[in-house]
Amino acid sequence: MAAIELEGLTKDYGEVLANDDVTFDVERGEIFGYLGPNGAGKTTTIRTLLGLLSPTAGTARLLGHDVTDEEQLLTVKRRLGYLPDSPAFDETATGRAVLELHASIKGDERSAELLELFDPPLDREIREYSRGNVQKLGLVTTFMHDPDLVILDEPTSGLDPLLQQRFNEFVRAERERGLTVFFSSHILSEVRRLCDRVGIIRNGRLVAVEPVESLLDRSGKLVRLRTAEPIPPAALEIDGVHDLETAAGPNSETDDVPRGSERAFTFTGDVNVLLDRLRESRVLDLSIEEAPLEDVFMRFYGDDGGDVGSDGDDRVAAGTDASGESGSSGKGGENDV
Ligand SMILES: Nc1ncnc2c1ncn2[C@@H]1O[C@H](COP(=O)(O)OP(=O)(O)OP(=O)(O)O)[C@@H](O)[C@H]1O
Repeated sequence: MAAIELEGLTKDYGEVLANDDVTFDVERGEIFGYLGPNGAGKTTTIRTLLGLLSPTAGTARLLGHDVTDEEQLLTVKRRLGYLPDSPAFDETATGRAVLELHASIKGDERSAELLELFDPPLDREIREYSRGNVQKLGLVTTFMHDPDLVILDEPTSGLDPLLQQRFNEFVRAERERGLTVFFSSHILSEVRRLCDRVGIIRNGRLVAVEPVESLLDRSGKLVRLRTAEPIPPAALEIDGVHDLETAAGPNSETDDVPRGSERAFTFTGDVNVLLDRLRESRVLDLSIEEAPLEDVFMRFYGDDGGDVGSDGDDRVAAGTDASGESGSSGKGGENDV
């Protein structure tokens, strides 16, 4: 049995179909990233999984329990950790009081260890907390009862780079212990570092579910090439060369006759074929890197819509929301204990 099972999940707000027939499973022990731009429907899926929203149609199961059944939901919540996108703790309570409340409801197996890692100021009242401190406290409350499954909505928003890294290391170590992690994110570098698989949601519809590696493989490599002499155009007329760009190289001596040249392109073909073709040129520099995940993302959301058959009206600046702040989408902060 998978840790999370979604079957035909649909949430219709009237004006907006926030989730439209969303179906996928998250296997036990995997880290699954749920990606999409603001308003794509990520939080709607998450809130449905938590039993905070009832679906218009479809089913959602956590660790085999139907989340629309109150009793089953209560049972599974003991094994679940949840970090909302805006944790809303009691403003007048201190961090310590918040932890005590969580401990009394869900238990406390490991707050001491988590406090060493994330270190929120426990003696301060929540109203004095910065966004980052709220997030740190949220991480402690999410993991302190040692859950089997965690659902995290934009977990690193507000954390500084050092803490983001600490969080990534922590989650990887938890996976080794068998934890299942489902998290939504805009931060593509984080997704790339952490996830086994990703689901991509666009306009409420799931457009891809696949391993991060295959997503990157499909998107090809970014090749940069510098040669002593301009490469004859025919040399790069091979399968898999896309978006070929030319620039005069640093060897250019005159405006009209560049002696060398630089070329950059995306390559989805066989690298050996490419290297064969380059044998006739004097190559000064060659780099072959993975395409940025941002480019991959743009294939789903960009002008051409890539393999999702875009209707082209909802472009996003993928990956630009490095602040991790999610936009407003009509949902208040909630904190589930
Ligand atoms: N309570 C609500 N009533 C009506 N529409 C809503 C409600 N909550 C969300 N929506 C709409 O549903 C769509 C999906 O919103 P959702 O919050 O699930 O997206 P998201 O991917 O989580 O976005 P973000 O990254 O900004 O948090 C959006 O168009 C949003 O405006």
